[in-house]
Amino acid sequence: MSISKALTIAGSDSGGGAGIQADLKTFQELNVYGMSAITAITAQNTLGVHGVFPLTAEAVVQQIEAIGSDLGADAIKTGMLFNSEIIEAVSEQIKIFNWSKVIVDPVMIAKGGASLLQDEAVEAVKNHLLPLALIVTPNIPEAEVLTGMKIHTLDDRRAAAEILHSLGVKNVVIKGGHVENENQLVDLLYDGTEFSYFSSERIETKNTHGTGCTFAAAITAEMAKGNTVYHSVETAVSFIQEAIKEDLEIGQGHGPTNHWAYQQKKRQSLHVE
Ligand SMILES: Nc1ncnc2c1ncn2[C@@H]1O[C@H](COP(=O)(O)OP(=O)(O)OP(=O)(O)O)[C@@H](O)[C@H]1O
Ligand SMILES: Cc1ncc(CO)c(N)n1
Repeated sequence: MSISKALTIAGSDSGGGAGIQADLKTFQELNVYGMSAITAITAQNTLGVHGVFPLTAEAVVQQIEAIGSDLGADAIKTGMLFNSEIIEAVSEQIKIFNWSKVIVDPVMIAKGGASLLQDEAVEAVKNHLLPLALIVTPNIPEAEVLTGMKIHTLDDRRAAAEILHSLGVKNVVIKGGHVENENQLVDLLYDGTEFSYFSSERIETKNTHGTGCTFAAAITAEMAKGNTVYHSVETAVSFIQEAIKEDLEIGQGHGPTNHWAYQQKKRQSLHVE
């Protein structure tokens, strides 16, 4: 049996809904063997981020080396990288191991407002990481920071995607979760030539902790299995929609999504047929 493997390089969310924990749960649900290199430990729950403890770049490098020199990885996802030392070290490792399926989720700010990326590190993301990336998945505020432009309309989003593509990343997905007052949310994919649009009904819920991590992890898992970028984004949209629809009412604040909902629905539809 051939086993597809994915590595997440990201922060730990003690609450289990975002970060490394969301990534590993998503890889598992999509039948991909998950591995992790932790960049920072957060003390976090559904109410917010209560503490951030970054690891040294050396600790991050050793974890990646341990994986790269033995298990190998078919696709890599980066999430919270926190500072420019870690970003530069991770970029160097991606080059050393010649990893090409690199999915960059440019995590900057948690939903409660806590900073997960130092301001000075934005340039390092643009200069070191994006040129190595196959796919970048910013939400609208992250795309604004990376491009320096304000995004209000779909035209603005297309323009931002073109700017991001010019930084060297081959495919740009600008997520629509942050668009207000609209019933349809649109995630946009730009491959340097064509724009594709993935539209979903907005689900009314406060339990959206970790949606971005889960979405990018699902793309990574599908890429690890050898699927196309388009197919991987399409599956990730379905995965996150089910996970938000069947949200988990746990914790007192913004609860996590349901990482097993997508497979559960698939199993149920098989039983019905
Ligand atoms: N209320 C919602 N209803 C339906 N889909 C949603 C909703 N909120 C987010 N999504 C979808 O979830 C995915 C993640 O989008 P979003 O813009 O929320 O990411 P994010 O802000 O990076 O998340 P986070 O930083 O909290 O992890 C996208 O596919 C988006 O369309
Ligand atoms: C560790 C971590 N990574 C990413 C996010 C963004 O959702 C978060 N809240 N926590």
